Amino acid sequence: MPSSDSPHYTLADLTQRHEAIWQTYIDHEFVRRLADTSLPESCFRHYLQQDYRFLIHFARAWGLAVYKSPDLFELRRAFEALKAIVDTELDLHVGFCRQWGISERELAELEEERETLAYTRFVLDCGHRGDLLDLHVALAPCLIGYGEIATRLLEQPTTVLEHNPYREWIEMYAGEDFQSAMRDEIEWLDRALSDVSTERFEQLAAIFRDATRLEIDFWQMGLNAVRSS
Ligand SMILES: Cc1ncc(C[n+]2csc(CCO)c2C)c(N)n1
Repeated sequence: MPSSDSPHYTLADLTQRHEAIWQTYIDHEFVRRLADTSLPESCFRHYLQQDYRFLIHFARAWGLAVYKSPDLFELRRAFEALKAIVDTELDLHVGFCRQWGISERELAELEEERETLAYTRFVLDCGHRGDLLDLHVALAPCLIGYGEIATRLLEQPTTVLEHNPYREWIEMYAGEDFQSAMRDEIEWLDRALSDVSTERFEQLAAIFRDATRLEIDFWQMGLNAVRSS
């Protein structure tokens, strides 16, 4: 635990500050059922559809990070993240959805669920009201959580990989491209958090907690869709 004189916070302090909520997100029933293959496919399909909308707003959030960047180093970093989503990740997602029988037209026309709306607009609001660090902290549960979830799923013996329809999804987030992006982000956050005051840390921890709660709601939205698609 950081001392009050020179706290020198890190990302680990953020996850530990709201440990129970973090664990609920990382070990959500949706995740456990992806791993043991008992997740109904309709739930995953609904999740993928809403995740398309999520990724579009996520790209907008990196666009906002471009705008909020105070120097060329940060500007380049945010711009590269925006480019990666727009040029690569959204295409990959559309291709992945196609494999699951969801057409691009369907994706373009689908109605946004309240959980998607709440989460994505919350992130954008944090960025609008605050500075680049507020925005990165709002994005952190998404970036850091999925990396942690996927590596845990691959490590734990209860995960079924053979004939698991969700295997490609697990392996994508456990893969080197994604994991190295996650490590970069942890490094960025550790550096930025190292000199914040205790009061500022508490503000950031509240953002992190709320974004994590909205990730939990996003999983739950997928689970609730058991009969809807
Ligand atoms: C609800 C939801 N939360 C997190 C992710 C994971 N994710 C989406 S974009 C991105 C970073 C890549 O630049 C990551 C980790 C997701 N797909 N859906």
